[in-house]
Amino acid sequence: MPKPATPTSRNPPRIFPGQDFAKPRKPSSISSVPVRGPRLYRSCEPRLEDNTAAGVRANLSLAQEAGVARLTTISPLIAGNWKMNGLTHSLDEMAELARLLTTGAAPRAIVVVCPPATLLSAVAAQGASSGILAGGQDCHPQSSGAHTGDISASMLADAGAQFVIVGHSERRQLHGETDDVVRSKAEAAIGAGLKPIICIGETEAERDAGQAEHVVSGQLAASLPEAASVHEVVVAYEPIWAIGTDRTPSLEDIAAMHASIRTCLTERFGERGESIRIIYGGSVKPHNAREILDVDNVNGALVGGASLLAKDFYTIISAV
Ligand SMILES: O=C(CO)COP(=O)(O)O
Repeated sequence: MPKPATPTSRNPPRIFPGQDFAKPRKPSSISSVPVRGPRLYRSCEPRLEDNTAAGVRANLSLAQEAGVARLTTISPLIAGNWKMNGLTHSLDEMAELARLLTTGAAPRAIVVVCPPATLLSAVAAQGASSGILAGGQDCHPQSSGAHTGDISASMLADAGAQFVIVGHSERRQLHGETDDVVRSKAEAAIGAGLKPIICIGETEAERDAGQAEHVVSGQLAASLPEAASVHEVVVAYEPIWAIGTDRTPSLEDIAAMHASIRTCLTERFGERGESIRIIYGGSVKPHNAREILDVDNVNGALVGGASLLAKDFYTIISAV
């Protein structure tokens, strides 16, 4: 990565307004979903880590002196992408996840499960009592019509979805989806009242060639609809070579990429760009979730394989 790595959240100073955290947590929320421990921060500025009331006051006044007009909070989002996995009996895992989430410590993250379309209604219904939200894995740009085998955003919404993944690398690579197609899908999702999770990420060859940030910022610019300036969208950075491989970028590389994406978002959308979630995907597992979720500008995770087992997914959710 040509750009120097930004500090990870283990180092940087932060503002924590009076919360009693066991470990530093990522800042929290653009949505109304309640999470514990909202924190105030300005994404591109150093943060001050001081839980005491005096520390918070001092930090707030520092922030005001620095001319911070509005302090942004982002609630983390952990989404499970089941891909083409899941039969009726997989709902047992949903039930177990719901049990863990309702009997264990309250999750700090918004939790989304994106099952195959065949299970969407059931997942949405099961999730209703435990706060798990449902999402689709893809949608067609059109709302209806002669598109055999496709599914529209309004159908997903009708089945209970609140989110939909668009532009996953498996769709881009195996179904030839271009940035233009992905943007149309994101627009269709927003039109149907869904929140699109827009995926971007480089190949290993692009990273080796030092092109990762260039490729990703190009995908971001072309895949994100203008409507992102007023509607809620999520950006998922998923390096293709990290998907399903048990390999992840270094924390420094994740921090650098997420900082670069944040810069692109604020350059395009101004202040609004500071509150758009940027989540990381690619071999997020119980053993590495905490360190990844602690990286600056990582506002959650898009989890594939490890979301299929309730206990693994719950461990990842609990790492926020
Ligand atoms: O593609 C992914 C999520 O969309 C990541 O998959 P894995 O977590 O299995 O690497």
